[in-house]
Amino acid sequence: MESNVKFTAEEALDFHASGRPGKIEIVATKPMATQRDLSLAYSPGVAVPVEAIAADPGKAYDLTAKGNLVAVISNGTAILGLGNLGALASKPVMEGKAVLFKRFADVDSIDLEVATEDADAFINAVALLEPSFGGINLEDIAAPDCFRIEAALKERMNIPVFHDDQHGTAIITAAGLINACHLTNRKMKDVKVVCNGAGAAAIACTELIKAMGVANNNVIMCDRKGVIHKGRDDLDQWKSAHAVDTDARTLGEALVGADVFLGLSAAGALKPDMVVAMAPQPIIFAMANPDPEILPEDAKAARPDAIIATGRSDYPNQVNNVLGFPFIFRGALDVRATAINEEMKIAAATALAALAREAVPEEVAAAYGGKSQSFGPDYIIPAPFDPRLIEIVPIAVAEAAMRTGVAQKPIEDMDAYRTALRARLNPTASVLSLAFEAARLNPKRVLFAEGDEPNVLRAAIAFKEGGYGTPVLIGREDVREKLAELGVENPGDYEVLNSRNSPLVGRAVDFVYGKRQRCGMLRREVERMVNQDRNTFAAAMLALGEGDAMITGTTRPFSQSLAQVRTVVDDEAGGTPFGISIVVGRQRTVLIADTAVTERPTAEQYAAIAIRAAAFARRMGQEPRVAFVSYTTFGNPPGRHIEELRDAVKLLDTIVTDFEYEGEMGPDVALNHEAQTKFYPFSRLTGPANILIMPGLQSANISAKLMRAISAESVLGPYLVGMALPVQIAPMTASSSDLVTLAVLAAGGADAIRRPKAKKA
Ligand SMILES: NC(=O)C1=CN([C@@H]2O[C@H](COP(=O)(O)OP(=O)(O)OC[C@H]3O[C@@H](n4cnc5c(N)ncnc54)[C@H](OP(=O)(O)O)[C@@H]3O)[C@@H](O)[C@H]2O)C=CC1
Ligand SMILES: CC(=O)C(=O)O
Ligand SMILES: [Mg+2]
Repeated sequence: MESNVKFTAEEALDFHASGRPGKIEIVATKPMATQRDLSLAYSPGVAVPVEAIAADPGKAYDLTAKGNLVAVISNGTAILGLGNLGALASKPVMEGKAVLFKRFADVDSIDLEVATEDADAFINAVALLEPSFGGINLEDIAAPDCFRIEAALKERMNIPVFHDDQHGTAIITAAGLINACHLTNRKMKDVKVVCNGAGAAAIACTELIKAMGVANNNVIMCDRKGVIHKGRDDLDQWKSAHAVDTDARTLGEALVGADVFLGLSAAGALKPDMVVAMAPQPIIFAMANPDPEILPEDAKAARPDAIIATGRSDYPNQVNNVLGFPFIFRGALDVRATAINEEMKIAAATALAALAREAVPEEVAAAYGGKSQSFGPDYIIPAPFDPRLIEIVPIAVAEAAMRTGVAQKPIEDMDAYRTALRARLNPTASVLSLAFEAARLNPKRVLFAEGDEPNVLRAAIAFKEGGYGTPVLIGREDVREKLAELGVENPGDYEVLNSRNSPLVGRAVDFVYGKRQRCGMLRREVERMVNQDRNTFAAAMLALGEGDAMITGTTRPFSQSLAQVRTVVDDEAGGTPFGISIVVGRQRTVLIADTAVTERPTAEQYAAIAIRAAAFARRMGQEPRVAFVSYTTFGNPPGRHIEELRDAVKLLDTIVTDFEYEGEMGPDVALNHEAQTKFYPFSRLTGPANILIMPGLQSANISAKLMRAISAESVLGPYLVGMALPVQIAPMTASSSDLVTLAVLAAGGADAIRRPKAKKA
């Protein structure tokens, strides 16, 4: 067990400095294009909502962003486990929390760093901000001030105030503990817990687990001075509430025979010999950030039977408040809760624990490619990318708010609420995130055919450093020099295959000649191709099992790369390969096909593309709805080249398929369900299409490239479907991060496309 994500300090700085500095920006939700827009958005139109809110303050939720806006507020006195580094230095963490709110629960959030260590000044500053926000997330404020600050703000403010390090952490810890006890047949009331740390997170975790059944006398808390026992006279009211009668004075003494270690203190505080002295199957939550109290590999070496969790995303079992705060606020905001109370916290913890015990959904399991992601010692808590969290946790929180009378706007139709929650996030974003996780858990060897190109080398470095697999670089003698120029300290760690002198060349030639000798190729021609053409050599290496997947494309046109690869790698049985471009919007994904291969498909080819694109959509977390797209919608205006599309629809009618399809129609109708029902009530689509099968390569390719040129970061691919081995051909304009994504998808491609079952007509 070892962390599989590696990065240098320079990379972390570059990440934050590149492009627009920092991690957030503000985007307008209304057009600001015309004078009329300005008149409505600002003076004079804005006076109308001003007066409406003055007359009825509740209208602020309907007329401004308040209801979906949370402030992440800190004074920087306890930044992660790094200590008091001041308000300004806390800004990267607070921006980080703000983007996590958005990414995981579509909550808009802004960071506010308040430069004071005076609790009263801080309380005043925050309390006065009530009109601006729907909720306040306090972050990284040290104990004991954090307790007084939170209590005072809850008293003064009529919106939810939540100190994340206390309650967010406590909720996730409680969920993890419920499941770790379940796995080791322990009862909450019997477990002996030692909590190292007596600050914000530690006190709140201890209080919550006690409220959930852990006995008072079974918890020993330690601070920097050792065990918090009844004989100490240096304790404040928060620590003394947890003081116990015990002879133990040090963490090591307290841990003898203990069932559970909760670490909310500092890096390295837990030593292997202390772990050895714990009870059988010890539960170790080393949650200090960024470095835990003990590294999982060290804890595991000391006690192979331990269940281990950390606060980090690069080890199994991430017990981190990121699993809580986005979803908890989502539920609280949606019922316009006046507070986040104990019942809402317990509901969130119980929902999280129950979710981890459920079967992992297909797209999550597929993304984890073969590695077991079912409930067990290495999976006691869901991963933050789990697409079910956005439905399950907010509903649990909203229901608890309604039960306990703090919901000002109770939800009337829970089913509709569930659907609305699901629609807040684009499931493809989760699938792509999970594909990266899967690559880390199941790293593959990916052949980078253009290993001489700086852009490709940058991608290979990121692929390797990200822990996604082993890049195998096809290139000449100077590849390692080029790696060194790009800052790689040990270029010798990279595998390089040179088609001029690799010992594998002979096998490659035999293999390709064996395939092509009856297709008019002479052996010397094959030798020349293998030696000189990187795609032929790389594809032969793939076919011979020297790599699990291959990526190429940046040095020549797509069709040329594809032709070279196809001299070595077969098409998948029974089909022609095709390209899918993936347009990832905030809330939905649209797939466009065939953007890469066949200029004018036949009706049979269109139908086959639709069937396989539908299977691909499912893999991307989308329920497929195919539209055969044209400039004509159901015959109007009449024109040429629509017969094949119509025949494809008829052909699909004769095959039993498990997805919706319709056509021909214009993209304006295909993507707009209202237009479909209003003007074409006979259309069989039950929602906007998410797969557009274009009438030929020209329109497909032009559409995808046009969108890519306008908004590069939202268009992926083309992803090549239908080769017998996982090969991906990037567009020549691909950035190194596009290449990493395609390499990750290629690596996961072996088990990618599942054909839907065809049934008899
Ligand atoms: N995984 C997660 O989701 C979260 C993890 N954390 C982590 O928990 C830690 C504490 O954060 P927070 O509660 O906000 O900070 P606080 O400043 O409020 O509390 C820190 C506490 O840790 C104690 N402590 C520090 N070093 C040691 C040590 N070597 N041995 C024993 N106790 C020690 C301090 O003791 P004393 O009272 O004597 O000063 C204090 O009680 C941080 O590492 C943070 O990253 C926090 C929130 C969420
Ligand atoms: C995760 C977090 O909030 C912390 O470590 O402070
Ligand atoms: Mg924190």
